[in-house]
Amino acid sequence: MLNITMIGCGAIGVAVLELLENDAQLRVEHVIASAGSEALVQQRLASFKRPPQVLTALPADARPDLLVECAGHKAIEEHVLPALERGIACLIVSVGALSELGLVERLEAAAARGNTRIELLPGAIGGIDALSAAKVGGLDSVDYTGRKPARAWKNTPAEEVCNLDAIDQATVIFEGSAREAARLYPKNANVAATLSLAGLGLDRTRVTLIADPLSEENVHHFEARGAFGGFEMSLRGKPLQANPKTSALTVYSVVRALGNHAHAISI
Ligand SMILES: NC(=O)C1=CN([C@@H]2O[C@H](COP(=O)(O)OP(=O)(O)OC[C@H]3O[C@@H](n4cnc5c(N)ncnc54)[C@H](O)[C@@H]3O)[C@@H](O)[C@H]2O)C=CC1
Ligand SMILES: O=C([O-])CC(=O)C(=O)O
Repeated sequence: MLNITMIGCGAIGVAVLELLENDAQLRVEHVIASAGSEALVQQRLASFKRPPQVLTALPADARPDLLVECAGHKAIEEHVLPALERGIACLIVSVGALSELGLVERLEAAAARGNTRIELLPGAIGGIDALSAAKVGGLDSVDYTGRKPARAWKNTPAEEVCNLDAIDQATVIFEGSAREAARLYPKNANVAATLSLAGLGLDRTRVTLIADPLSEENVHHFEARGAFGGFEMSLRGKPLQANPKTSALTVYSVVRALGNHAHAISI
């Protein structure tokens, strides 16, 4: 049985816990919530048979087998870096946080000191294995387009580009590098960062973000070209009801990754 600590317990976290509730090999013992939100998180977990303990920091003597981050960019600095220093292996969904200059190097150094590892989860996208293999032979270009319903861009800089309540057709709200996309859209451009880190890097991966009032799906499309040939994929993700910015596949990606640590065969 693997003992897991989960950072953040919002739309992704609760859905992951639901899927793991009867799992014999994976057990989330602790959930780390933002200070002040413990009661709310406890309330979200009230219907669970054996709810995890809700804390605001990992106790000094806790030694989980794995820590999984499902919280947001700030949680990497706050919880993942110190856990790595303590030798705890970490799985991350807020991959866009790694767009901050120097953070990749700091994570690597912390993991080296703790003699442990960091796993960046594919989350809402697929094909990361193929893209990252293609990188070995050399990539020429990677172009990514993220298209989400207009409501998914609420409370983001997209509101300065167009009136999200009034647009009646697909509207480009961002064009630029993956680094800039991840900085401006921390809750909507983690996929852009993941594709970049697997492929051509944050500065050379071209990103287009679209608010589409006619779509009910989070559509992630990318095209890669290089020595290997060419490859394109389109993933039409269903958004989570609890958070329209987030695709359901992200939840399944977390459960798959945790399962791969517990099962004899990983796939
Ligand atoms: N890689 C991918 O494909 C995707 C990654 N994400 C990432 O996952 C994050 C979480 O997504 P959702 O669960 O949908 O968001 P959410 O907003 O529903 O839940 C996040 C929860 O984490 C808590 N939280 C925030 N900062 C925290 C901190 N420093 N320490 C402890 N708890 C903290 C919040 O209070 C909230 O309860 C997003 O912010 C995004 O960075 C989301 C979707 C796809
Ligand atoms: O869940 C999604 O569709 C993707 C997402 O929010 C992100 O890339 O940050």
